[in-house]
Amino acid sequence: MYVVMVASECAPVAKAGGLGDVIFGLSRELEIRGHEVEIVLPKYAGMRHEDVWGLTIDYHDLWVPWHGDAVHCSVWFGYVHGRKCFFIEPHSDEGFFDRELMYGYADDVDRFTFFSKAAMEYLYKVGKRPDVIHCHDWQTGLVPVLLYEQYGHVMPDQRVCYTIHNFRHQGLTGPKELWSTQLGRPDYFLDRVRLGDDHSFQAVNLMKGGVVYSNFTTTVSPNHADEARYGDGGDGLGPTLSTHQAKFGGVLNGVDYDTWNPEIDPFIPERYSAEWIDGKYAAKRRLRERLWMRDTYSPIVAYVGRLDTQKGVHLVHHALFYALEKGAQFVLLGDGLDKEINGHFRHLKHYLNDNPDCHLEVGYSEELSHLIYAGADMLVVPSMFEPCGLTPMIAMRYGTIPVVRGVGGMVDTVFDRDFSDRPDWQRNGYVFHQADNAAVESALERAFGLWYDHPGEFRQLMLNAMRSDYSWARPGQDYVNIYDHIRHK
Ligand SMILES: Nc1ncnc2c1ncn2[C@@H]1O[C@H](COP(=O)(O)OP(=O)(O)O[C@H]2O[C@H](CO)[C@@H](O)[C@H](O)[C@H]2O)[C@@H](O)[C@H]1O
Repeated sequence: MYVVMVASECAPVAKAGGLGDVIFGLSRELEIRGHEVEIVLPKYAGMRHEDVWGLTIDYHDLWVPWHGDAVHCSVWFGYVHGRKCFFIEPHSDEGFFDRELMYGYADDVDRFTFFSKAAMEYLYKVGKRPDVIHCHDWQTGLVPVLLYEQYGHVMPDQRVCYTIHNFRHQGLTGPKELWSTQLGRPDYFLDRVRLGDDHSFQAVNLMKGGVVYSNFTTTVSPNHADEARYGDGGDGLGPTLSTHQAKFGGVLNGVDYDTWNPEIDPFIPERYSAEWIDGKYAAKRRLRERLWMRDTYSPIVAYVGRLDTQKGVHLVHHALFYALEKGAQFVLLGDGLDKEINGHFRHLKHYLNDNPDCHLEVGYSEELSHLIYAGADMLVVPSMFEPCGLTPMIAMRYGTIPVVRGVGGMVDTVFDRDFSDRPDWQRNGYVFHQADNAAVESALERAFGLWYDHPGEFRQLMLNAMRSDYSWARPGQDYVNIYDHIRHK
């Protein structure tokens, strides 16, 4: 099968969070299974050029229709750790991708609407006719709309799988984007059976367009699929998902064990595995050295992730002080687009600067994240909602015990040591349910208790976590089944 991924991220060349991991990991898995995969991305000025091999211009003169005119683009090709990636570079006055960050600009909707249009125009012009186009999140929700409304006559056999990684951001905009992409016809598209938002009058909802027009829509865990359809996890899209229930489902993400694996990880001091775990203690020592923390007999609790209300940052804050109060150490690596939240953690960093038991790194570092996953004892993930939650899955591979709130995909992956109904060998972490300080404390207290008083049992829990299998093998097969299903309909 020939699959083209159209996405705003791909790890590690252009990664802001978990979406990037999924694009890379799923593409790799599909290739291992013998399918041909190409990835179409924006050419961000700030992308990590050192992760692209052989970057050259593949197509010089792509003219993308835009606002009754056309924008000149170049399309670059390069390998990202073996994956075939095409980068679209528009030469327009707006400098859509010629900026420091990937997201966070007032014209984000314009930028990614343009990208969706450019990706379709590129496929059309160069004659690429994939069996399946797989697009992701609001940024590329317009891709199936454009395919069926504009390119259908030249690409009649192409099918679209659309994956939602985060319902919180749906790409709400005015009818302007209908004109810029030359879809026009606001009365037709603003109808609620198409792109018309159910809650904001006269608003175009790009994510809704993705759901309505795709041949199949997934979100990134079975539990979150239920939350989105039956609860408020769909942020208003629940009724649309119910209308399209026959083509909606949850597929749990995988973790790319070629990237996240203590047996081969180049960023940790000694390799280790469930059979030979001593290297984990070397990583703990290295982490303390690197972050100027003292060497003491205590567990290290970590947080790695975007700093966003989604992640329960008020509970991260509380977990930090609770851990310190209990004699544990705390490490944080995170950044985000919200100036207030970033500012709060910068302020905390300053306040705790001389404390030898904690370190806060407000920024982004792929390399440091590996050392933290390996060197910490526990990873706290107190999210308000979490469609999948890759960080606990990654942590488990490194024998770091997840302490998570039981929401979204974390219900499908983390099983409480004390209260799960799973057999003992499948229990791999701690789960709490309420979104308050007492709930976080109770879970951390149980984890600390085991670490201090029953180290042998804590070690067993680590081994259970390391042996939990969250590779791409199963989800890879699930996506192949979905692709097959929509191709033959
Ligand atoms: N400051 C930093 N420095 C270095 N690395 C950092 C970092 N901040 C985050 N990361 C990395 O980014 C990834 C984040 O994974 P998450 O599952 O938390 O995804 P996220 O919430 O971004 O995306 C959404 O998409 C993913 C994928 O579908 C879902 O798992 C998730 O629930 C949903 O919210 C991990 O690889 C983590 O190590």
